[in-house]
Amino acid sequence: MTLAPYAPAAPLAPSDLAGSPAHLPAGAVSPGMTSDVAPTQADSFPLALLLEDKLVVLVGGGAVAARRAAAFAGAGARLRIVAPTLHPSIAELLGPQDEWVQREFILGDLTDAWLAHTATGDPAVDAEVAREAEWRHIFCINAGNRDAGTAAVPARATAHTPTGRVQVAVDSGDPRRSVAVARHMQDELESGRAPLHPRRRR
Ligand SMILES: C[C@@]1(CC(=O)O)c2cc3[nH]c(cc4nc(cc5[nH]c(cc(n2)[C@H]1CCC(=O)O)[C@@](C)(CC(=O)O)[C@@H]5CCC(=O)O)C(CC(=O)O)=C4CCC(=O)O)c(CCC(=O)O)c3CC(=O)O
Ligand SMILES: NC(=O)C1=CN([C@@H]2O[C@H](COP(=O)(O)OP(=O)(O)OC[C@H]3O[C@@H](n4cnc5c(N)ncnc54)[C@H](O)[C@@H]3O)[C@@H](O)[C@H]2O)C=CC1
Repeated sequence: MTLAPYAPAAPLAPSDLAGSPAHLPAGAVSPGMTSDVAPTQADSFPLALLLEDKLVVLVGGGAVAARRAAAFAGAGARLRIVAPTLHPSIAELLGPQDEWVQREFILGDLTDAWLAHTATGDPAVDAEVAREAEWRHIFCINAGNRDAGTAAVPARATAHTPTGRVQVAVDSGDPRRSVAVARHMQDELESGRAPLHPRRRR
């Protein structure tokens, strides 16, 4: 775990977000971004991310970030946590590849990230994180406000089998409803009725 404050490789001033990311060739991205993150009223698209060794930056180190950090680490991601304070369970989770940047978020902290997650409890800070992510064309989960981000963490049901995990993800836009449906799917996976045996010949 790196405790020293992270010095962003490419610190950003707010005005920088008007242009294209400096680390990408000109023309590789659409110019600029809007000042507001567009609400995502349209249906979401479920996707299974293969996060092995990919850097996920989590802004905020509280209870919600702790749950997510464990899930991302479980999927093999590298973690950078940007937060003045850290939930004890996150501290336990961090390995040599991971970083804790012990201060408030500044623009540039998403450098090298494949995915951003913000859970600070401060809508203005969460919006800044979402804005940098949008500028970088990476997805941002906003735990405080789904519609001010570009991705959401589904509720999950998991079957552990001798030939690997089988996962069901539930997304509805209503976290408690998603949790209820995922619990139902978990019961179903554990009922013995689900066709969990492998089918693909390798
Ligand atoms: C948008 C999203 C953001 C994101 O992706 O980060 C989001 C947002 C919000 N959650 C809120 C509340 C709670 N969320 C949970 C639990 C879970 N929330 C999860 C996902 C998501 N939550 C994403 C949408 C997924 C979708 O829409 O389907 C789960 C499924 C997955 C996970 O966290 O890994 C996980 C299940 C873990 C499990 O399986 O057990 C609980 C229960 C608990 O914490 O125990 C409470 C009550 C807490 C309490 O009562 O205080 C509120 C406050 C408003 C409100 O109370 O309604 C917001 C803000 C808002 O709605 O905008
Ligand atoms: N997605 C979900 O399942 C749920 C989401 N929420 C939402 O998630 C958010 C966070 O909730 P908790 O973890 O319980 O909050 P918390 O208050 O426990 O943690 C907040 C964390 O953010 C850090 N922080 C505050 N300002 C910061 C800044 N400027 N830069 C970087 N870090 C900063 C704090 O040091 C702390 O580590 C809230 O918006 C809450 O409404 C709440 C319940 C469930």
